[in-house]
Amino acid sequence: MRVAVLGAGGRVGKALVARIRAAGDLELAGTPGRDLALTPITGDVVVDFSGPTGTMALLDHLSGTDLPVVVGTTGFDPAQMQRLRDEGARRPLFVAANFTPGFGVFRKALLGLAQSLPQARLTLAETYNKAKKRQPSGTTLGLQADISALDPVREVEVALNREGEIAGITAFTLALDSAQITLTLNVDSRDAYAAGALEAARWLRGRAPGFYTDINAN
Ligand SMILES: NC(=O)C1=CN([C@@H]2O[C@H](COP(=O)(O)OP(=O)(O)OC[C@H]3O[C@@H](n4cnc5c(N)ncnc54)[C@H](O)[C@@H]3O)[C@@H](O)[C@H]2O)C=CC1
Ligand SMILES: O=C(O)C1=N[C@H](C(=O)O)C[C@H](O)C1
Repeated sequence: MRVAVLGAGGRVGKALVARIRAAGDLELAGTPGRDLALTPITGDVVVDFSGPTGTMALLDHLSGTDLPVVVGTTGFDPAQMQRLRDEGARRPLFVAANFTPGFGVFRKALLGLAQSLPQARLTLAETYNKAKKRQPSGTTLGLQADISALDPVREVEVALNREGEIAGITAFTLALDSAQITLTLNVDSRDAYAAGALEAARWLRGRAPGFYTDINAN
């Protein structure tokens, strides 16, 4: 399968390119830059880890095609998120704020704990490297929204931390009067995000147009 990468020069982009080059079943189809008109996009699927402006420009550039796209970029505003959902009518589009393998299981366990302990005070604490400026992360915002969808009046305290070279730690704590439960996702390196995004790319190829967010749910 031939994979084009938008954002190939970035932190996750470099991990993606290395993984594609090392994989027996994948070939790098191209690494388009900011001026998409300069680099025709070819391949079977595009994987995007650029930024919201880059993602929107990519979709503009691909209009009139049905090329599958995997979006790892986070930080979209509500209008941009709606654009992504609408784009699912035209092409297979896979969007996830956290591609770490195992993230779906973490999320499910977290929501299960929150539901099982309605009296617990909830905290989501994220820790990332200092280069990650945007905060809260798309991961934290998504988990907050998931908890709100279960119980609109439930409050979730959010704690933000930036230090060292940390690829991503998300710690969910349920505080009771005399005890706490903490569930932690600790991502070792950005290679985890690249691995999950390429798994999604393999899964997306040949799918009908749609807005996909979870390999296991669709
Ligand atoms: N879904 C997931 O699992 C993950 C998502 N992310 C998200 O992916 C995005 C990229 O993250 P990093 O690699 O850490 O960032 P980065 O800043 O290291 O890399 C971004 C790359 O995209 C390029 N770029 C930026 N704007 C562009 C545009 N308009 N057109 C074309 N290229 C453009 C930059 O030149 C750079 O090469 C962020 O939104 C981040 O939150 C990051 C890690 C995991
Ligand atoms: O920029 C990052 O590094 C990450 N961004 C995503 C997010 O905003 O949640 C995913 C992961 O948390 C790492």
